[in-house]
Amino acid sequence: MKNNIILIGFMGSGKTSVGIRLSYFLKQTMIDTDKWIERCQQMSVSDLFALKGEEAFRAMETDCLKELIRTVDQQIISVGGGLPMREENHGLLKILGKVVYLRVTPEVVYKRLKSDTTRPLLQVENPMERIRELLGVRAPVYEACADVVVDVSDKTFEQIIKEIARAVKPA
Ligand SMILES: Nc1ncnc2c1ncn2[C@@H]1O[C@H](COP(=O)(O)OP(=O)(O)O)[C@@H](O)[C@H]1O
Ligand SMILES: O=C(O)C1=C[C@@H](OP(=O)(O)O)[C@@H](O)[C@H](O)C1
Ligand SMILES: [Mg+2]
Repeated sequence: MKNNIILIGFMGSGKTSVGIRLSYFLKQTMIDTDKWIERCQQMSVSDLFALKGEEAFRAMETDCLKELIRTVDQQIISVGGGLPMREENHGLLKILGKVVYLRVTPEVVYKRLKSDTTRPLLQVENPMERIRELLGVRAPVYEACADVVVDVSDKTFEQIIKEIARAVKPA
């Protein structure tokens, strides 16, 4: 097993923004799988969904994990919210490092993302319904993949980062 910290969780749980702050706090480099894919493909996640389709994007996520296993250690890695839903990725996440699940309520997701246009899966008539539906299916999978669970709904970035740093510190 490698020694990275991997942040998983639903859209809007804060994986990307917590990852950036955690990387400053722990003085470790940070990689976001969405950003990595966007750079490789020279296209936004929204355009990838629209032009190549979700399945193609999911395959890119798995390729990205394999590449990170080959090339990365001692880093913070934030992943897209749907990445843990592919069973093939579970073993890859385990190899990559310690998996931290940022657990969030549907109400907080809605509040944070209601004006956001960059999450293709939430561009629907009733985003709250979609959030509840997706989170219902995904939450047990996130729990099963996680080494550490952090409730983030009513916490500041500082509280979350300190909690993660404490939880992943070697004994
Ligand atoms: N703990 C928090 N407190 C306040 N705002 C937050 C918190 N976590 C995330 N956010 C905000 O929610 C939005 C989504 O965060 P982001 O890091 O993109 O989530 P994810 O990568 O999990 O989809 C951003 O505007 C971010 O600033
Ligand atoms: O939950 C999902 O299926 C997705 C989450 C997004 O990342 P964030 O979780 O960082 O928003 C991005 O990968 C894509 O829009 C699909
Ligand atoms: Mg993100």
